[in-house]
Amino acid sequence: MPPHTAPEVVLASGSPRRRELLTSLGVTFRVQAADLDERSDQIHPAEVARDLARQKARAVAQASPGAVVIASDTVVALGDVQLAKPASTEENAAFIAQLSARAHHVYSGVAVISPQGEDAEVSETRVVFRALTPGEVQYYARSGEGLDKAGGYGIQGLGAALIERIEGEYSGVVGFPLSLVIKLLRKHGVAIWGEV
Ligand SMILES: Cc1cn([C@H]2C[C@H](O)[C@@H](COP(=O)(O)OP(=O)(O)OP(=O)(O)O)O2)c(=O)[nH]c1=O
Repeated sequence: MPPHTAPEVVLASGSPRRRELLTSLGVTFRVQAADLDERSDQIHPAEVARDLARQKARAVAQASPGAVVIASDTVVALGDVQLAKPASTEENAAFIAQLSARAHHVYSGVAVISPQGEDAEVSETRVVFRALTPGEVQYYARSGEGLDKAGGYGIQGLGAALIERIEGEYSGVVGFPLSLVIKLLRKHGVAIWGEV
């Protein structure tokens, strides 16, 4: 058998969390963030996450023929409302106040494109916030941690203190669901921890 030649892997994301998580899988890759206006014709948050992940992967794959391109998108849904990244500390406080004492869902889409074709799947995690005091809401919003994050919080930081419980994959809330990332990268011939 000829030796396995590792395909070039491109992470189509500017997110430092996604970079760290992909590095933890032992994958060598380069980063090329997709430059696109995040808009989807889809309605359901799971389909929005899948569609935007696919759009990001396609945008970068065009410029990287032969590579394995991976992209992701995270949508936070509270009932029918999708909470994007807050535009200000005030909006972040409003998001956190809305999430308090309730359950919401985090959908993270993962898309992989390679010469083999295209795949896109979505992970869903249910997150329940504890009942927060007005002081806690303000303290968290002023920390600034939630400003670059969908839903206005980061489970991997101070945001862990806002949460009572989660059902589903933790890494999906962080924005890079590892079970899907591993499955799809292996399907496209990328070794994870040295194994294809
Ligand atoms: C809910 C939650 C979101 N997030 C982050 C994950 C994503 O980076 C971000 C959602 O925005 P995305 O649009 O999914 O990603 P991004 O703009 O940060 O990066 P890129 O499009 O270049 O890949 O929110 C956390 O880090 N922790 C959390 O607990």
